[in-house]
Amino acid sequence: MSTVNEAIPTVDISPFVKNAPAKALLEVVKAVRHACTTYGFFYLVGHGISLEEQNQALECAKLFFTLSQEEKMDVWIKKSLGKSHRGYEPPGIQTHQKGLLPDTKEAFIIGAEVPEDDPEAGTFSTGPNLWPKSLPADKFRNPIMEYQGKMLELVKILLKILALGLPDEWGCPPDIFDELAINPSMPMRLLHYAPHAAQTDIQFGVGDHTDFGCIAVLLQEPNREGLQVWYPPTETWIPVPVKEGSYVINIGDMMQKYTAGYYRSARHRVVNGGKEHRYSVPFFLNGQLKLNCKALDGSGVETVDVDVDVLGSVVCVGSVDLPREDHHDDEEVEEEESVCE
Ligand SMILES: O=C(O)CCC(=O)C(=O)O
Ligand SMILES: [Fe+2]
Repeated sequence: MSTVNEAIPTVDISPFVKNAPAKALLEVVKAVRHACTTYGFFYLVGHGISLEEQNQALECAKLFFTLSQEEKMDVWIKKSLGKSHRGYEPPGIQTHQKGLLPDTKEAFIIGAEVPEDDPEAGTFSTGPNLWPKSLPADKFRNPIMEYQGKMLELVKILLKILALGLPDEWGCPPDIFDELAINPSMPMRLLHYAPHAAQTDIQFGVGDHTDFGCIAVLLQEPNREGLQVWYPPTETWIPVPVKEGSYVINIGDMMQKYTAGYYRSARHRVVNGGKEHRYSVPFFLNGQLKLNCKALDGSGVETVDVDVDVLGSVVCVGSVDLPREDHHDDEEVEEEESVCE
C-alpha cells in the first residue's frame, strides 16, 4: 500500500466551515489558490462531512453493486429520460482516448431530482433519477440524496474560496462563482472497479482524462489503491493514496476555461491490477447549464458557456481550448455511449 504522497497538497478548509476570523480564511484561500494554480488537485480536510456520512455513501455504492445484472439493467442508463443520463452504466462503455480500451469500471449515476413533467426534463443531465426497485428508500435513495445535498453545500464553500483566490486585477466580486451552483448539473457517480487481471498500458479502471465540469469532489474507499494524478512538476503519474476522512478535489475543464487557465484542470486516471474490489463516489459540479460566461481575465475568450455537444450519447464540452500541452481534449473522443466527465 502506498503511503500518502506529500507532494499532493492537503488543505484544511475548517475556517470557512466554522466562520473563523478573516486571517484564518485568507490562509485557506492562499493554500487553495496554490494547489489549484499549480496542480489542479488537492486533498481536502476540515470539510465538515463526517466519516460516518462518507462511509454511508460508500456503503450505498457497495449495496447497488450487489444487485443482479438484471436488477442493474432495470435502471440502465439507456432507460433514463432523453439525455438526462441517469442510472446504470455497465463496464466497458466509456473511452477517453483513441488507442485505449474502454474503462473497466461500472457506474450508477444520480443527479438533481428533476420531475418528468419539468419543461427541461430530458435535456442534457436533467431529469428524474432512476431508482432500483429492490433497494429500500431508507437504505439507498434517501442517504444518497442527503449526501448529494451535502456535496452541493460543500462545493458552494469551495466556489467561494476559489473566487477569493482569483487575481485582484481581474476585479471579480467574491460571489462570482455562486451562480454556478444554482440549479446546477451535478452528476454523482457510484463507481465499482472489479478485480482485474493485470495492469496494461491500454486499459484502465478509468483512462487518462480531465473532468469536464467545474469541480469534482472525490470520495475514495479507504485501503484501496488505483487513483493516479498527472503531476506537472515532474511530468509523471503519481499515486493518490487514500487519506481517510479526506476528499480529493479536482478542478475541471470548465473552471480552467472560465479562469483563463489560472486554475488548472487536473489529468487523472485509475489503474487496474488490484485483486480487490474498489468503490468510489465522485460528485461533479458541472455548473448551470444555461450559463454563458466569458473568461474572467477579460481576454474575451469564449468559454464556459456549458456548451454541450451531444453526439448520439457522446457528450463533450465544445468551447475554446486553451493552449496547454498536457490538456487532454475530450472532444477527440468519439466512442459511442460515452460521457466525458
Ligand atoms: O474512482 C476514482 O477514484 C476516480 C473516478 C474519476 O476520475 C471519474 O469518474 O471522473
Ligand atoms: Fe475524473
